[in-house]
Amino acid sequence: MCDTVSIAIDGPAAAGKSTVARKVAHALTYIYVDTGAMYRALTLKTIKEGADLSSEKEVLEVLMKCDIQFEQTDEGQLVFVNGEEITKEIRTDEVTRHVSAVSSYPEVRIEMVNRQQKMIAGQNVVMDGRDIGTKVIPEADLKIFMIASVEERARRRYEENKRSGYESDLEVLMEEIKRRDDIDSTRTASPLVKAKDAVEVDTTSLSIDNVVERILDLVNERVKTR
Ligand SMILES: Nc1ncnc2c1ncn2[C@@H]1O[C@H](COP(=O)(O)OP(=O)(O)OP(=O)(O)O)[C@@H](O)[C@H]1O
Ligand SMILES: Nc1ccn([C@@H]2O[C@H](COP(=O)(O)O)[C@@H](O)[C@H]2O)c(=O)n1
Repeated sequence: MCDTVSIAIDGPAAAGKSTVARKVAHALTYIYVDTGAMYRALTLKTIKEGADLSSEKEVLEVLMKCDIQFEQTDEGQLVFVNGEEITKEIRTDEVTRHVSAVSSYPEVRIEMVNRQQKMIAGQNVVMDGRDIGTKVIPEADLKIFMIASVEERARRRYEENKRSGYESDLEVLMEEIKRRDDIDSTRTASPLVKAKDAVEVDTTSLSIDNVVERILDLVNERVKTR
């Protein structure tokens, strides 16, 4: 019998997965793993090395040379590739534009899923992404499929950018979110889908704290903490 607890949070772009996952992990003193950051790190590294983003072989070669690590700090999670800190760089528009194509490559996904499973072995974890409940932890104790209307998700990103001192266009953000969701949910290799046993949480009209509370209630109701 497995004696650790795992909570899988999947859903479309900007639904609030990472914000909520981090808080839930903190409340439960579990580790938190942001798998999107791993695909972003690979995309950044591929761009920096001048490798061909449209070649699965070249992207995979880059991945095999990348050691991706996380470090939890009071200010949030830091992301490193081969010892270099790239936390902010992986959030640029250029990386966001290319990440869904990079993460659609089947061989890349096999390697990433393998690394993610090793990373969480023997640990209580909250993990977020697109295929956590379906591929990475199909046996997860609790699976959440987090959604929100595309208008609300774009509005949240717009506000987030504004807080960071960066003006953006709401319509452009909405189109970018739709494009990424479309690629992520129509790719052949582990597309974004709701796992059969996942609980859908629509966050459109919920505050961050409301969503965290809802998930902690679900943990209390459904997960036998060991
Ligand atoms: N329930 C909520 N109410 C209001 N704002 C929220 C809510 N949840 C998240 N946010 C805000 O929405 C933005 C997007 O959230 P977050 O980055 O957690 O989404 P995500 O699903 O992890 O996105 P991605 O998959 O693109 O990384 C952030 O600015 C966050 O603070
Ligand atoms: N498990 C995952 C996680 C992410 N992706 C891909 O990465 C992109 C960026 O993810 P964010 O959560 O940081 O927005 C995402 O759009 C997917 O293309 C994935 O495939 N599987």
